[in-house]
This record gives sequence, C-alpha cells and structure tokens, in this order.
Amino acid sequence: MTQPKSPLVADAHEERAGGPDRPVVDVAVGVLIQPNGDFLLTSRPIDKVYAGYWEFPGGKFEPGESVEQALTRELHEELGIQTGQIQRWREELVDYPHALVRLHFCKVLDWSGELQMREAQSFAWQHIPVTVSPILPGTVPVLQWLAADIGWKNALF
Ligand SMILES: Nc1nc2c([nH]c(=O)n2[C@H]2C[C@H](O)[C@@H](COP(=O)(O)OP(=O)(O)OP(=O)(O)O)O2)c(=O)[nH]1
Repeated sequence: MTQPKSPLVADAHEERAGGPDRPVVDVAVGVLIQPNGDFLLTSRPIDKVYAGYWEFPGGKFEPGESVEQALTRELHEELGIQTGQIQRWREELVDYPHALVRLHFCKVLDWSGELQMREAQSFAWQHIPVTVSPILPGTVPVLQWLAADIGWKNALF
C-alpha cells in the first residue's frame, strides 16, 4: 500500500496556529507559461502572510468550487485575465505556521487580456534559474519540477 506523502514543513521552529487538528485549506495555483517557456511569478501583497515572497498567482477555494473554478476566479481577481484551458499538474501539502494548505498546481498555457496587478503585487516573467527572491517555501518545489522538465539540476541558481 502506498503511504500518503508527508507534508513539506515550512519554518518548523515556529508554533502552529490551530494545533494538530487544524483543517486543510485548499489553494488553486496557476503556472502561466508563455510559448517561449517563461513563467509568471508574482510577489505576495503587503497585507498577507509571507508578504513580499514570490509565488505563482492563485488563492484559496471558495465553498463548493472546483480547482478550475477557483483558479479561473483567482486569476481574474488578481490579474484581470480570462483563462483558457487549465491543466491540473501536481498537488502538494504544506505545513505552514499559519495554516496547513493543499496546493493544486495547474499549468495555464492560454489566457486573454492584459495582465493587471490588481492587488498591487509585483510580477516577473522568469525562466530557470529564477532571478527573484525570496521564494515562498511551498513554491520552491514547483521550480524544481520546472527545472527537471528542462534537464536543469537546480532551479535557484
Ligand atoms: N497563490 C499561491 N499560494 C501559495 C503558493 N505556494 C504556497 O505555499 N502558497 C500558499 C500560501 C498561502 O498559505 C496559501 C494561499 O493563500 P492566500 O492567502 O494567498 O490566498 P487568497 O488569495 O485566497 O487570500 P485571501 O482571500 O485570504 O486574501 O497558499 C503559490 O505558489 N501560490
């Protein structure tokens, strides 16, 4: 029998809010990729935890939403774009001090509309190795998967 994958633990020395039985928070995340392979990273707004850290755009599910519905809504709210096809890619559980989150990473290869940073976040089109920092702990594995896709050993240098 395969064991469930253990979570990635971020900032392990810090106390966990909500104790051992806290619920899992589902998050839909979009890896927008241009035809030349560049992908979009955005920085977390100043009013959120891990402010200023770089991540892929996305956010928490609202009640009853599917991954695709949550991601379509979040990308419109945060970036002002309309998404085309969404490809579910990988899932990852991350144990943060503020929450236990399940990240549903999706590839998005087509969208329409000009990018607008509606939450005053910064954005950067990046390729491997990335040049922005710091990267959100739960985002680092995605960069490693993208690096592996192109046969690069390390995503951060
Ligand atoms: N969007 C996004 N979130 C990520 C990534 N990696 C990662 O660990 N996370 C985590 C950080 C947060 O704990 C959670 C996303 O929550 P959030 O607070 O940004 O979501 P939201 O936009 O719905 O926020 P809000 O409604 O509470 O304002 O997922 C990533 O690459 N992109």
